[in-house]
Amino acid sequence: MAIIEVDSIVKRYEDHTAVDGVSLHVEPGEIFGILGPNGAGKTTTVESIAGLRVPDEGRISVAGLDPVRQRRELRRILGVQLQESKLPERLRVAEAMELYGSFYPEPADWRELLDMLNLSAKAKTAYGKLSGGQQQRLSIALALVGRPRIAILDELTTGLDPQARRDTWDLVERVRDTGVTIVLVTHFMDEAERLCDRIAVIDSGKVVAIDTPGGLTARVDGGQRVRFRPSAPIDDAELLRLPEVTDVTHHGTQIVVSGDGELLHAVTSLLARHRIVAADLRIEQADLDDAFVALTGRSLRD
Ligand SMILES: Nc1ncnc2c1ncn2[C@@H]1O[C@H](COP(=O)(O)OP(=O)(O)OP(=O)(O)O)[C@@H](O)[C@H]1O
Repeated sequence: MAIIEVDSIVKRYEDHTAVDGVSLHVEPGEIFGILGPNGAGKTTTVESIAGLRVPDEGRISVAGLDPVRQRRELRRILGVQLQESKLPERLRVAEAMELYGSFYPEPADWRELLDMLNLSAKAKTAYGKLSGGQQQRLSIALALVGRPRIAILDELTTGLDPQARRDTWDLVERVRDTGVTIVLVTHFMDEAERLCDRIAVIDSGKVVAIDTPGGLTARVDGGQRVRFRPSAPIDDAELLRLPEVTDVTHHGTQIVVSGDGELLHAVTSLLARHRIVAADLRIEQADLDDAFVALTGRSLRD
């Protein structure tokens, strides 16, 4: 049974409809991604789940609780790491952990949490003296100090360098392995692809698809590409007659064959029949950005 149920929520800011009928269900123990461009309505959606914003229409249930009417009960089971949450500059790491822990009846051992987040050496350091990555890790620690069943993480790797991003991803996976359900808001495809079990793609306040990363990329027509240099010329028309092939393009001496299904097998079998050797052969799969283009008509990178 779903642990989070969002049914047809609508949120308007004056005359602008930021969230326009979003529905999604999150299963216990999964990392559920909410992926979309800036301004798509991701933060409004997750802050509604956390009871921090009140939708104008629709219904939300989190572990059977109404986030608005039962916000106090919800706070005991939900940890939130909000976009760009800032702490007072002089507050020390250990003090922040003590303070946040004091909000909960049975807080986690914050020393263990700092250890898990690789922040033990910084326990006495003031928030303002931490690096961006350390501040992000602390915000995750604070989201977890109440031993939540569900954690909402909003844009948690924005502004981090590549190594800090990868470390944060490892950490999110470790948190999930402890049984916490995670809702991850991101506009990074690589992050969504790497971490999420399922992803809701949101654009202009609407869900355009919910699927696994593989399921989303499989929706792209011609989602596979085989790239090679043939040892002898090959007739495009013959390649295009293969049912798996949707397109053939030439780039200098290189041929790129796009298609679906058992594309590699079909192409290499044809080459073998003509005794043509494929040098520098590479296989490329559609990624989430291709899926986003297929779903919305534009790139998330723009
Ligand atoms: N409090 C508010 N008052 C007025 N407009 C708002 C408010 N909060 C958000 N919006 C607008 O609603 C839309 C959706 O915002 P939201 O923050 O939910 O999107 P988002 O997908 O999280 O984007 P981002 O990644 O930029 O935060 C945007 O156009 C935003 O400008």
